[in-house]
Amino acid sequence: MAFLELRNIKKSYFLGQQEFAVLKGIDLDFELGDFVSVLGESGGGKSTLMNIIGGLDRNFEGEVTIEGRSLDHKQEQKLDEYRRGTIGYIYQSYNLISHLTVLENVLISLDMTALGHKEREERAKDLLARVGLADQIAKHPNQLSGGQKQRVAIARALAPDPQVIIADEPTGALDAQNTAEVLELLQAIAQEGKLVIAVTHSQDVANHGTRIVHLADGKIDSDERVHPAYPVTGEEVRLDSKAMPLSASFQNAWKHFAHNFWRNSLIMLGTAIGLFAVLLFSGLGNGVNAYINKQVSDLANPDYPTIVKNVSTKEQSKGKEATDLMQNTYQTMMIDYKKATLSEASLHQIEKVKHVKRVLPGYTFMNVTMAYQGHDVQTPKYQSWTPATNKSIIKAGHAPKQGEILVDKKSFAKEMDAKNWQSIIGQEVTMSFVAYDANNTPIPLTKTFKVAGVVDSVSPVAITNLATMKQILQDEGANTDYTFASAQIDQTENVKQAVKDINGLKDSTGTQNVLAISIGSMLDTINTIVSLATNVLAAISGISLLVSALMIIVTMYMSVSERTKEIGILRALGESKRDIRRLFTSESLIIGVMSAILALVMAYGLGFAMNAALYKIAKFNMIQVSVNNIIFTIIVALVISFLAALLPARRASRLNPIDALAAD
Ligand SMILES: Nc1ncnc2c1ncn2[C@@H]1O[C@H](COP(=O)(O)OP(=O)(O)OP(=O)(O)O)[C@@H](O)[C@H]1O
Repeated sequence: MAFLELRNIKKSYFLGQQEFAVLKGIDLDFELGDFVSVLGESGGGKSTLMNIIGGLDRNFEGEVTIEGRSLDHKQEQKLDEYRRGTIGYIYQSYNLISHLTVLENVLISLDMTALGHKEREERAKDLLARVGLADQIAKHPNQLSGGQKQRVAIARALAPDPQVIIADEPTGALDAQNTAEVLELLQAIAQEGKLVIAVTHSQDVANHGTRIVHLADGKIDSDERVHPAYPVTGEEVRLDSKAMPLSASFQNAWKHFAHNFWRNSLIMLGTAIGLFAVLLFSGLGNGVNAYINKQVSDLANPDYPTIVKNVSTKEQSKGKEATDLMQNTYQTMMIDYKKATLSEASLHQIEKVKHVKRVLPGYTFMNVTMAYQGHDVQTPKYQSWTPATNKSIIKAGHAPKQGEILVDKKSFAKEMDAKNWQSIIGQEVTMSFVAYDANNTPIPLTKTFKVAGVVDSVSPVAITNLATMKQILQDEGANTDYTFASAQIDQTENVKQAVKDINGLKDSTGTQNVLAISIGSMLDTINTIVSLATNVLAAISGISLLVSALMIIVTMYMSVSERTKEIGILRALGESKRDIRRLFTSESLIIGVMSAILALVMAYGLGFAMNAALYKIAKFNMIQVSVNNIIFTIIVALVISFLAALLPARRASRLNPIDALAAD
């Protein structure tokens, strides 16, 4: 049993229906330690035979046996293993990878060995030293002479320690001096106990070998031994080969990405602009939402729904929201005060509703005149301080104690002293408003309070504490029934249900008794609208992502065309279809991740500038990019770049290695 056996190998090419038989039944045995030259006329089928021996061609008849095991050409994976473990290729046109350095060109075939990182580098350097290129390892192939290139190719072929070296016209493009050097190297390889099979046109070259096989008319017409085969000890420890790890695919993709950085940077910029727009709009949506929430929550605590009397009839109330009916209550308050107040019974009823911890009643009076040092200012609302009022509306001073008042910043304090508006604190202001007695007869009231502080709220308001207000009403014989109440709810998540239950309370006639609204429910509506608007904007900017995806697809297709030969080389080295696919998807993913990083930098940069500008106006960071936005952006970038690479990567992986190698 020979080391490598060819049995009845037949191969035809077809042009339409027409068959061109190239190999018509080849039977050959090869042994290790031989340097076999294959001679024959041009077009005689030498390269075709080498592709079959090398496991690149699967489409032939006959059998190839290696160490007694038949090579199943139907099993692609087995062929990949065979190429990376057993075969090393040397070509007439060198077939080096142009964007890689000399060292990297050798390292690439070591990616599929069991060696560690350091050992691989050492082995590559040793081999390059052996072929006389120790001082050229950092150069790129285009910086080498033909002879040097071929020596790199020899080092690369030897790197994974294959048993068979196939050299297809290795000296065809070399001068006499380089030819002699390359032949010496091939001889040395055979002497080490490997099998060298070299295709050549030159008898001189053939004479350097140990055996000459001549091919004519698709058959072997002579097989001559010119030198005894070199002895094979069989004691050498061979390098184990393994499938290409994912990390190696990533590293190789990274090298190509870095090599084409400027072209890639344009694609990244395009993709990043789309991602950036999505990020910015999402951040703006967050900011606007947070701004509105803050503004609204500043008015009232969302855990305290506001409750007023329902003055509408049973029919009017039917199917209406509390917010729609509230207006009616406020209007009634001015013409029939008594009708619009909350009775003790109603307050008890509310107190019993599930999740209500306590009920905090209060007063509201409309159309108040405030006088200070001879100035009169109309304030639309005068109300009592309740725990539901958010303390953050107090911009200076403190919450009102007995006999104290909070005045409005814009409509009052600044009117009195624009620059030094805090100076009003501690001063006395006089309030005039109208209360009502038990018969709804108006009682005009004028009271003087000490200013405890200044509030800044959306609508102008003056606030005293509840006890002060009640005392005034009592002293003047006015109706002391409350006009509104705030219900404290045990937990924020129960607010909605409690509001619903309070609105479900009925009076003795079966009419809805009170109207409850929570700031939370108003916020829900506003937030939904803002989210909708920002999502629409983000989706529109997402269209540019589609364009980015198309750009990546086009670039990847171009890249596949440009790298066809490289794909052939990598396949010949033993890379599988999956490895080739990974090479392209990895590069696209790198572009995606880089784009996302660039988009984040842009969003943060511009967001920062916009926030700085808007802060002057709104006193708020309007662009708030959240961690979720960032994660979403990175995921979108990865998905887009991955999907965009799928088709080009598939095309690359499906290229026939022989056709790919023949590409210009
Ligand atoms: N893909 C192909 N489709 C059709 N015919 C092909 C194909 N590849 C090779 N051939 C034909 O097969 C024959 C053998 O080609 P091959 O390259 O094996 O010859 P060769 O002996 O290596 O020639 P040379 O010494 O000139 O390199 C040639 O006639 C060639 O035209």
